[in-house]
Amino acid sequence: MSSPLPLLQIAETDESAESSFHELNFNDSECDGRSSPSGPSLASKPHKGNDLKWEAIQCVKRQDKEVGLGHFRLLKKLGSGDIGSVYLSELRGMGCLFAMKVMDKGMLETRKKTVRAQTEREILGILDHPFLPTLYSHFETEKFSCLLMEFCSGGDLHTLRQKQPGRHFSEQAARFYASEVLLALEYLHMMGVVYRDLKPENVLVREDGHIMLSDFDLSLQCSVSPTLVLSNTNASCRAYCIEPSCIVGPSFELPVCVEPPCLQPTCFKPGFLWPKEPKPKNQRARTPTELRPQLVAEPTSARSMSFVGTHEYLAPEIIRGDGHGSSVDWWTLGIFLFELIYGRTPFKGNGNRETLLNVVGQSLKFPSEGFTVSFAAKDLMRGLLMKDPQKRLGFKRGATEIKQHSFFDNINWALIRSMSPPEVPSPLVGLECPVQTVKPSLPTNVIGGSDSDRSSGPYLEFEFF
Ligand SMILES: Nc1ncnc2c1ncn2[C@@H]1O[C@H](COP(=O)(O)OP(=O)(O)OP(=O)(O)O)[C@@H](O)[C@H]1O
Repeated sequence: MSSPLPLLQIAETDESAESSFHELNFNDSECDGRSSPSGPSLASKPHKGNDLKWEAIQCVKRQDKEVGLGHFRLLKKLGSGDIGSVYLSELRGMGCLFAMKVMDKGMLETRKKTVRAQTEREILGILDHPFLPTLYSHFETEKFSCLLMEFCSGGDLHTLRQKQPGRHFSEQAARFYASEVLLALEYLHMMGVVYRDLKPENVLVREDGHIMLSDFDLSLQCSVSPTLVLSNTNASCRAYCIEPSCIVGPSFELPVCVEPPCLQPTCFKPGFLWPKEPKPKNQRARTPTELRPQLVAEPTSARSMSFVGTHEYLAPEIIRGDGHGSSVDWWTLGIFLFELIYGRTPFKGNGNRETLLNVVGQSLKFPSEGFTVSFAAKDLMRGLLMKDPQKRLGFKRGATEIKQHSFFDNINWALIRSMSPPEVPSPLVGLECPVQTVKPSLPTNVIGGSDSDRSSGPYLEFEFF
């Protein structure tokens, strides 16, 4: 890279800065969450009522009006993605840990990623689910846009899989992770979000061993308007669906490194919108006893023409450019389950072009040796990996249909948070501080989050991207 790398300066042990704003303390009457338990921000995330980290951030907001970079110590770089880097951060004076995604606004602008960053922020802002990240705060400095999220200490499922015997999970462990991912996807669909980027790398493990889906910059947001329809295909299992009212796509960019010219042109024939699922004709004529309604509040017919995702996980309809909807998430769930159980994805070829051609044209095969996998697991993968999205499990009735598959027979969906996870990460002991370059410099007054302000104290300075 020829352009100079932007530098972010962070305080190492910045006592002066720390003393220049209030010590955060729940005993402080202003910061006593119990005295104002239902502020407007709490109301938007009702499940955060007992979350001390949420309360600590509300406390900062009440005291200092807004949250800024100066309220945190950045302890460690957790990783970098396409649009930013994520740091383990500590809320000063409170000891609460967060994951802070820091994006260089100039870079976002130059690389035309501003819309992606905005999509991610908007989606994170509406989430309130145990298997999805909580956005504690968003703030901007002169140079950076920062998202403050929950920190997952257990790493990601890709890394965890590599540590398993044979580099694959047992079927039981795979069932646990697939169940939690399924619930997260169901919630996202109900919120009008098609995730589109499921892969083990994006499934993080919380400190209690349960999962958290991360990375929403490739997701599609669409509006879900409650329209009751009755699925007619399975007489014993009819469903009411709430369908989205319109089709929305964030952009038509190609976020993965797929060059359409390097593929056979026929794979990219012009897309078209699928016809809407016909509504049942004689709905009124049915007697109430015939109906076993299940609420499926998912955007089952939202369509986007964007070409997004990771090659081995791309659904055939995305590769063909046919337009795609929430069923792409059921395809990726099938690939995800396959990878957890067999330690590899089913359509991987020699290079991206071959992988994409395999996804579209090669039939699904299960490894014949070295694995003992149940019929139910294979049957579920077959159902999810139907190349025709309309025949795919979940197309008609969303997650409900998948949850009823025999692979999940032993799952108590309502009590899934009480299930014992296959692995619980060991508690964090003494965080080493592997921030790259230690370089004492002029002090920075980081309060308010200005990148250029200065105060006193030793600093760590490190390359940002
Ligand atoms: N909440 C979190 N807790 C712990 N680690 C996280 C958290 N969020 C992200 N990470 C780590 O930071 C890395 C970068 O995450 P980020 O979401 O920015 O990018 P990404 O997943 O690589 O995807 P993309 O390139 O699409 O942005 C991840 O690979 C993950 O290891």
